[in-house]
Amino acid sequence: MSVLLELDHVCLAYDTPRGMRTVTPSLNLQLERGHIGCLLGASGCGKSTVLRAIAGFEPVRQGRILLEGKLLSSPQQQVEPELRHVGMMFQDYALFPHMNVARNVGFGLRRQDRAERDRRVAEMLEMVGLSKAGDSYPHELSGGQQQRVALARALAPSPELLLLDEPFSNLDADTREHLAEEVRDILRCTGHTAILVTHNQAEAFAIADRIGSLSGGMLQYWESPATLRENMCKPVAQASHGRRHIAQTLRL
Ligand SMILES: Nc1ncnc2c1ncn2[C@@H]1O[C@H](COP(=O)(O)OP(=O)(O)OP(=O)(O)O)[C@@H](O)[C@H]1O
Repeated sequence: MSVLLELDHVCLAYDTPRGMRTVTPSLNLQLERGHIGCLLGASGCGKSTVLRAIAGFEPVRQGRILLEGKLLSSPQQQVEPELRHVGMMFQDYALFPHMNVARNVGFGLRRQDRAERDRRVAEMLEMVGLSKAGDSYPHELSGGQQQRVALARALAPSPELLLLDEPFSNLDADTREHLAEEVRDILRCTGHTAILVTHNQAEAFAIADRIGSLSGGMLQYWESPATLRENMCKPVAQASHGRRHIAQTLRL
């Protein structure tokens, strides 16, 4: 499989009144095409900042972000967010309240002709099981349905990469579990590459091809669920040196 996304020694930081606050001094990450990667980590460790940098909303102080080998971000160059072919889905759905579902889903297709846009919107609504909801408004839908609309909207322009920032955390436990599985199946079926940020370890194991934990501005590991499970079952002392951290951080 080929690498779709690469973060190469990426430094992300915020300017604050008290000086620069570094979030990641030198982050490395590679995600293969068609894979779903999950970023875990304590609140405030920088997961959303990393997603925002990939989407083009935060500058890179050092290092590079590449998509399909093409430079998206470096200190010298910053491709505009709308030109990155990167879609985003957030925990608060971020739907436009004054637009009906069909217009929300078609929002990223404004430059396409009407017939093509309508066809794509219908296809996306069918994919998320909301074929009949095109004329409804977001406030008429449940949280899970609104998040399905948000997924349809994010995927409508066929992004190369989808970024999901805690998209299920506002939902009740049952809806959350079902929708997480549904989103995984849709992404597998469409072959999309995605990064999911979550606090929920079970969700990460259910969805991901690669799971990583961000701590101290570094990715502590970036492994398949199978490898992580294997390490969790071993006594910490028996885990290979480089993988001891996995066993220690994931042991419940
Ligand atoms: N605009 C900003 N200016 C200054 N500091 C910021 C800004 N945005 C975020 N931070 C700080 O950067 C750090 C990383 O924030 P970020 O939101 O990326 O963390 P996170 O891991 O996504 O947290 P959570 O899981 O709670 O959403 C935090 O310490 C936060 O306070």
